[in-house]
Amino acid sequence: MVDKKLSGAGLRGQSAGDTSLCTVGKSGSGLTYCGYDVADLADNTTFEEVAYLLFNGELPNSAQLDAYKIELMTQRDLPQALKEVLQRIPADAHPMDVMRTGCSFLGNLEPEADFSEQAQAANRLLAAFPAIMCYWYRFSHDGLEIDCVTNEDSLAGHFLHLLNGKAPSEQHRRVMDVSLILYAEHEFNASTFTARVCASTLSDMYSCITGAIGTLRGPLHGGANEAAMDMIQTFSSPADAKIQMAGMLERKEKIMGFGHAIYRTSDPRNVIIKAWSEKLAHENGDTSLYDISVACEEFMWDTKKLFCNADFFHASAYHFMGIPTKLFTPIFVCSRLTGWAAHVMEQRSNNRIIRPSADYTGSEPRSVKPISER
Ligand SMILES: CC(=O)SCCNC(=O)CCNC(=O)[C@H](O)C(C)(C)COP(=O)(O)OP(=O)(O)OC[C@H]1O[C@@H](n2cnc3c(N)ncnc32)[C@H](O)[C@@H]1OP(=O)(O)O
Ligand SMILES: O=C([O-])CC(=O)C(=O)O
Repeated sequence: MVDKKLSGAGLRGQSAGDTSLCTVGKSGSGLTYCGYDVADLADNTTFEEVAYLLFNGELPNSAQLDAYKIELMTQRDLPQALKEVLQRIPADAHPMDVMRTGCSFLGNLEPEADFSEQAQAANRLLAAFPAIMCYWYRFSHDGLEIDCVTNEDSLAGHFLHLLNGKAPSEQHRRVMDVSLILYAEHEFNASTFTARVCASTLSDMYSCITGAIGTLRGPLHGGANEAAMDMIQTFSSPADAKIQMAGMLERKEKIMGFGHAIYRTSDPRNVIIKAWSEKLAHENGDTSLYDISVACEEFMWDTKKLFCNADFFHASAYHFMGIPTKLFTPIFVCSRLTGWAAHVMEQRSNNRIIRPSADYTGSEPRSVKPISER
């Protein structure tokens, strides 16, 4: 058995290109979008403003924001052919597979004919993703063919309204909006890098986003929020959480929602979503799951100096809003689409095909023996 070679593995610490969209682990809280600190954006903007920022490089003024919101609102409905495809996907499918198929199928119906349509394609996906997720979910789980259009003027409100069939509370709208802001962009993470590699071949927007969804699905990346939820639900109390986590570490299991490839001591998104999780727990009148989550955080820091990443307190926050666990990562898709699409556009604006080299570790040159001698 060869020892695992970590140094340099996973391209860690190597620059793979330029971006003007985001910094991770640099100054301020450590995360900025187009120069704005993520905490500032979470406090003072809405997700639609952040989407506009990522696509245009500047925050919108009121007239620009109003026009952008109307543009998105008018593109929310799904074509009948896509609804029929979604109806055929079984209830036990993983919703990330539904998102991947929904994105890819929409690309068949409304292809990006050339790059002049890139913003249109990105906005169409942004507007349609909540309906792709909720139309399938409500049809496969409740037997309902929901109306994919609501009068909610934000994507956050629209998603919650589609999911529950009624207008959400202001508090839930705001928490979802903040969550979408926090998840929107994160430099050259694995799914964004996938999108950029695909873009670098001059492929279309739908292919880039479909590939990115597949990459986000894994539990080491976006899938960690639902994996974290599955884990904390098995803990009966803060003390039990500590005992069970000790066992997991002993068995060398990965604890989902902890650690990060770039951040070393904290993830700036955690403090923000953690505060909302606490507020929601109090609003619901039951803080037990929040208390367990805090115990996990303390234990991991005390024993391994590992900290919560963006995904950990998203689990309890989404749970407190009544969102089914398996929809957690698809919500991440609805948000990160903005970062992915912005990176596709940036890659296209100064493109060279992404094609790194490998260090060869295989056999010395040899000749093929006739099959009878092998
Ligand atoms: C939105 C996001 O995508 S944030 C990331 C979401 N992913 C998760 O929460 C999954 C759990 N976390 C992890 O698996 C990792 O921390 C990653 C994938 C995020 C980063 O991986 P790396 O860059 O290799 O981490 P790093 O170099 O800091 O860690 C090295 C060692 O620390 C330990 N470690 C890191 N994270 C964890 C964890 N969550 N649980 C247990 N041990 C861990 C491991 O021993 C790891 O070495 P090994 O995998 O070779 O055994
Ligand atoms: O940057 C990463 O590697 C993962 C991450 O936190 C994100 O994509 O939001």
